[in-house]
Amino acid sequence: MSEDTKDTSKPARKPLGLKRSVEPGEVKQTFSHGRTNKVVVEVKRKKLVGKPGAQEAAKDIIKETPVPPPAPVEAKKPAPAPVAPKPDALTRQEMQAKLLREAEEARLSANEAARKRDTKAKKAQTAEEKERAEENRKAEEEAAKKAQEEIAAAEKAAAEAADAAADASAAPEPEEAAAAAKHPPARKFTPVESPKRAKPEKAKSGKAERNDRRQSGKLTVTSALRGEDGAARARSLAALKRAREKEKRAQRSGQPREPREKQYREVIVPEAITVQELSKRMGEKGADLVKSLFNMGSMVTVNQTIDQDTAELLVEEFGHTIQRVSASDVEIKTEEDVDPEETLKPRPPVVTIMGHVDHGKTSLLDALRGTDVVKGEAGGITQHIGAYQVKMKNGDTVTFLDTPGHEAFTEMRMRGANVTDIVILVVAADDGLMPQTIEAINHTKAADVPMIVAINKIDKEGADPTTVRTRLLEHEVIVEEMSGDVLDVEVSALKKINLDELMEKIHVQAELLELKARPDRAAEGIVVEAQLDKGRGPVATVLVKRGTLKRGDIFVVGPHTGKVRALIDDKGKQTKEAGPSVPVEVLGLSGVPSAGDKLTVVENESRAREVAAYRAEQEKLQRTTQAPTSLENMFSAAADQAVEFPLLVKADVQGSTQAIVQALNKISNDDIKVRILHSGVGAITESDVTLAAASNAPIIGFNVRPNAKAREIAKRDGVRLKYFDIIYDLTDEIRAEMAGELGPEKIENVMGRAEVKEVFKSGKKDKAAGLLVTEGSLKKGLFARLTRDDVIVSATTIASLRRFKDDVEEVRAGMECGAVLEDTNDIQPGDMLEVFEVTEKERVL
Ligand SMILES: Nc1nc2c(ncn2[C@@H]2O[C@H](COP(=O)(O)OP(=O)(O)OP(=O)(O)O)[C@@H](O)[C@H]2O)c(=O)[nH]1
Repeated sequence: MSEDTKDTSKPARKPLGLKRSVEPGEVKQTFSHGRTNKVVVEVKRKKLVGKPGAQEAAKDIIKETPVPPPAPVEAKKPAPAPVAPKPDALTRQEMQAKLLREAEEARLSANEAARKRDTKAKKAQTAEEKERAEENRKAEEEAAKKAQEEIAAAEKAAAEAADAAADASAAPEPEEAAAAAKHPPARKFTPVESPKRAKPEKAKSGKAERNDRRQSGKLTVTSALRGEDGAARARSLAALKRAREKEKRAQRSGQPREPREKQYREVIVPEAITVQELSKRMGEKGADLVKSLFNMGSMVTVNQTIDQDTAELLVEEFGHTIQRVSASDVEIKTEEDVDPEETLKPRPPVVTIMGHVDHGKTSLLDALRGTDVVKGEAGGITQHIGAYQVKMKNGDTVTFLDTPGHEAFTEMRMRGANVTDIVILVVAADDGLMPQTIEAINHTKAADVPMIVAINKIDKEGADPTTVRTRLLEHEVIVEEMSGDVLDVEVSALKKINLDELMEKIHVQAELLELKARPDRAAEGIVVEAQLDKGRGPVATVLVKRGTLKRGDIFVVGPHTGKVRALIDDKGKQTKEAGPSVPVEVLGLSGVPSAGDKLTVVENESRAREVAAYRAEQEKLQRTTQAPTSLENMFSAAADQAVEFPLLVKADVQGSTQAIVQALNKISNDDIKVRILHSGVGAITESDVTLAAASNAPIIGFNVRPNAKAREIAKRDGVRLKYFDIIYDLTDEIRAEMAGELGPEKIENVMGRAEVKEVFKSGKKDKAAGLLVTEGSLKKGLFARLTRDDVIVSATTIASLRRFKDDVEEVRAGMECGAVLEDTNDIQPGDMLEVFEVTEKERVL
């Protein structure tokens, strides 16, 4: 209460609050709707009736406001007090008394609330302290126990050491040893370890000690839990941090660390490389390379591919040396990588079924697959993956390729994908040898693959296997029965007759071939089929040729890369790996490869990318059929790229078609190439004309004419039809036409040479070259080539020639002149200028 009285008297003259809303000597009046009014109060000691009280009340209100909740509610009440300041003295007194009372009440309740809060906080603190003390005690007990254990262990160790020592005097006292052994782990980390170890005893001495330890932060608990090492480690970490901070600060304050010595490398650069890959190999930033390229005048991004020459400029600019690698260095050389004989293991044969339409290829394959002993076990529905494995009764496995025809077979073979070991030639016994049968025979012979003749449909009436055998002789296929070495078997795919015998023959043939491959190496395979699956992305059926393809393997396939995400066998089951002759569906490709593409597992992704990029580049080159740039014809746009001369050839017989195609290909040179869109036997049809029209190509008819419809379309679309009956006439005319297509030949005659002595400004933007003519003469308007260190900087023309401020037409050798070059300002002293005129000559192919 005494405090309260002090309070009331004290603040009477003290200005309170942050913002002074009421000046001393003023009373704030508050009306309804938030209106206020300030009234200046005259301060007279004598008539000190209501004003000081009012002031005091106002000050009390301000004073109480910061006190949380209850106070403001209470304190607000007095506010209306001065609302009706009546001149009546009695009312004022009452008012003052009321104000004082209310203000006091508000203060009291605020004090009470504060007191309550205090006691609560104190209680919480004591509880916490108790808890912590308890924790510390436990930790200390544990530490003490641990220390005792350690002492015991140390004593034991010391005793043992003492025993082992031959010289008793040299040996330390057991007690000393114990003491020493007690410390080692701690010494390893901190020298202040021992006094702390003594703490368990001291700890019992008093609460003060415990408090000390508690005040040292988490040290007590952590050290009790982790031993002394924890504390030591914490300290060393902090030290480390400080050191780092210091280092950073030093760096920031402009004391750079010793600049790391730049490493100069020998950078291996293939014919095409992305800027990013090059930057990696150079150990430089990609952005720096881009910047440098920009300065050289070429705008490329890091993902773009640059050629070897550009790469060389970059490599040298950064001070490295280049090691150019040719295409063959980048490509994977599977041929050279021969597996040693002792590593080879027998592998199943890969069989392809070929034959004429409807002779029963599909039926036979299905029937053979029906003999698969594993089929039932797997229980899965056979997937169409383009290749299947059939397990024979004798335990042998045979891989069947479901090739779509002999063209595909040959195409794959031409691409070096000779996957087939044995061909089964299906001939229907009732139909005999048909055109496609003969084609299949020729393709098989060309591939030098052994053949087994399956004379099918022997169940059919009119089946005549003997005629088939005899007819085969015409095509130099001599079957066993005709005393030859070609295996043959009469079968019925429909009735499942002699299928076992066929399988047996496959087995015999395979044994003869002694098919082997090394399974324990990085896999190599051939794409048999590939497509873009909606849900699974690019999927390829790969027939493993050697090695074992595993999940997670990184590979390159044609121009694509990949990482084996999943392998699915022909039964639709996920498998972890696939060995030689096993067909599997491979998931995880970056794109869809073509049938016949080789899949090769490589050591890492960058190698895969490199090979894939190289192959993609090669493909692009093939597509664009770029001719080698000829310097002589550099002004001829036609010389930059070989002109294609598309043609369509139709002839009466196959032999003529081939002869014509060969003759036309011979006319091709670096400048112009014949491109045969299509060649075939028979009349010129509508589809021929449509194809020719699409490519704006003429059609050559050799002893053939178009049908009526074709003629009509040709007339409508303006397709040229050319008829011949002598090949020489044909080639002569085509040659002349191709020459016309190329336009006249352009020949350069060098007229003079000059050296750039100095460079000066000409006009606002242009530069002029101060030249000394060294050879021949320079003429205005002539073509000119500016070279710097024998590298062409620009190909231009002479825009103007001057001698002593006079425009001249010609400047001869030995004289100096100024020349402005058309469209170029890249001129430097020391550059050489070569001027020439271009004459045109009719071209002869
Ligand atoms: N009687 C009889 N019919 C057969 C036999 N094998 C196949 N066929 C029938 O011959 C027809 C053609 O058989 P496919 O297996 O489709 O012949 P394919 O050679 O695969 O035909 P393409 O795929 O069109 O080239 C079908 O109607 C079969 O049922 C057989 O051994 N005996």
